[in-house]
Amino acid sequence: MSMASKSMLNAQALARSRLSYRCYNHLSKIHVGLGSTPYSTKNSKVTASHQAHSLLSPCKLLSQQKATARKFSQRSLGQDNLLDVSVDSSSGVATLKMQKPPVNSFSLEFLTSLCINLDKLHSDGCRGLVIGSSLPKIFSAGLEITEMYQPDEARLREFWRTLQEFWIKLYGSQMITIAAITGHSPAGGCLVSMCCDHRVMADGKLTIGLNETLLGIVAPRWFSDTLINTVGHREAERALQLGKLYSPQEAVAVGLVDQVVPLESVAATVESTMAQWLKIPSHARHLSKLQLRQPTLDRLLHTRQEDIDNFVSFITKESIQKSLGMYLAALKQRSKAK
Ligand SMILES: CCCCCCCCCCC/C=C/C(=O)SCCNC(=O)CCNC(=O)[C@H](O)C(C)(C)COP(=O)(O)OP(=O)(O)OC[C@H]1O[C@@H](n2cnc3c(N)ncnc32)[C@H](O)[C@@H]1OP(=O)(O)O
Repeated sequence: MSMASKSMLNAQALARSRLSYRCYNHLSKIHVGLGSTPYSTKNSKVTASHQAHSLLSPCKLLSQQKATARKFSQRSLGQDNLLDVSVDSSSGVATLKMQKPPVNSFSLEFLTSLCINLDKLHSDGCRGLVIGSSLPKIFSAGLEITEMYQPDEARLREFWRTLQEFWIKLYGSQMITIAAITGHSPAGGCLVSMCCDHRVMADGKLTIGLNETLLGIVAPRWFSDTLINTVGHREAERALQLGKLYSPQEAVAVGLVDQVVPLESVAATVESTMAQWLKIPSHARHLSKLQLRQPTLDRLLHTRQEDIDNFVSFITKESIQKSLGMYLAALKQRSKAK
């Protein structure tokens, strides 16, 4: 494919992604306006159509949104392509399962969808959120490497801005957040797990950690801050430099995860942990969380544009592109050899 057509495709994807975000904003207003009751059915599916498939005129868009909002207020929307979100009406606990085969890698569209859902669940007054995966043996392989390899700069900037957005929303979330780590969780996957208040990991041949150095790249400051806040400074120093991928037993030993249980017990363990956390007065719990996390959040909030500029300038260096290209090729080779 020529560079020009790649650029065109990227621009179209970016426009779609922006549009889907705008659609959601309208949609949530309409939803509230209709006076629908959150949690109207037990375990109702709560999914938004995150991928706008075509660029519609404003009128058509609005009528489509209204129709969608009507459906939403009654019961639910259909299955989202990338996420499976359900809410338990009695407890107000949402379960968000990532389902982006083959490895739940975070592309721009996927991150946008995650942001939209976090906002939605928060505005619906959900008290708890379980983040898990529908894919066997995979929590998330982290960032979609092809977003960073031979990128279109405008899309690359949007990609990083959306990742920042997702991290800010999740790390400071008012909801009780629990990660159900039933599969591998390298790099960005580990970051998402660390943003949660509690991590339950399945035992077995799985790994978790910030392995960026193995790709020849550097985890940015807010990734390493999140790790330091989770495992402490000394362990983070070692882990970041070595790009350490921990086994579940190693991870629990250093506090990277809180519990390791057999795969079949993950759901029950998450449920009983959530029940414990739900007993704590919500306001006091959230303020306590923010007391500890706000300085870390502020550090990025005060430097977002600079962080995007640093990321773009770093990733587009020839030497970094070469490392990413080699890493991608090795991944593909390994996958083909299976
Ligand atoms: C000076 C300071 C400035 C700082 C500026 C910032 C610098 C940049 C910071 C960037 C931070 C980056 C964060 C990241 O998250 S990078 C991504 C890191 N992820 C990984 O290394 C994981 C790679 N994947 C794996 O190890 C395995 O896939 C995994 C263990 C997760 C699963 O193994 P499994 O055997 O089940 O699956 P396969 O390996 O066969 O993979 C299946 C297909 O998926 C493709 N794949 C895998 N991971 C990714 C990915 N992250 N992105 C894109 N594609 C991925 C893989 O190639 C296979 O594809 P094919 O079937 O087509 O071959």
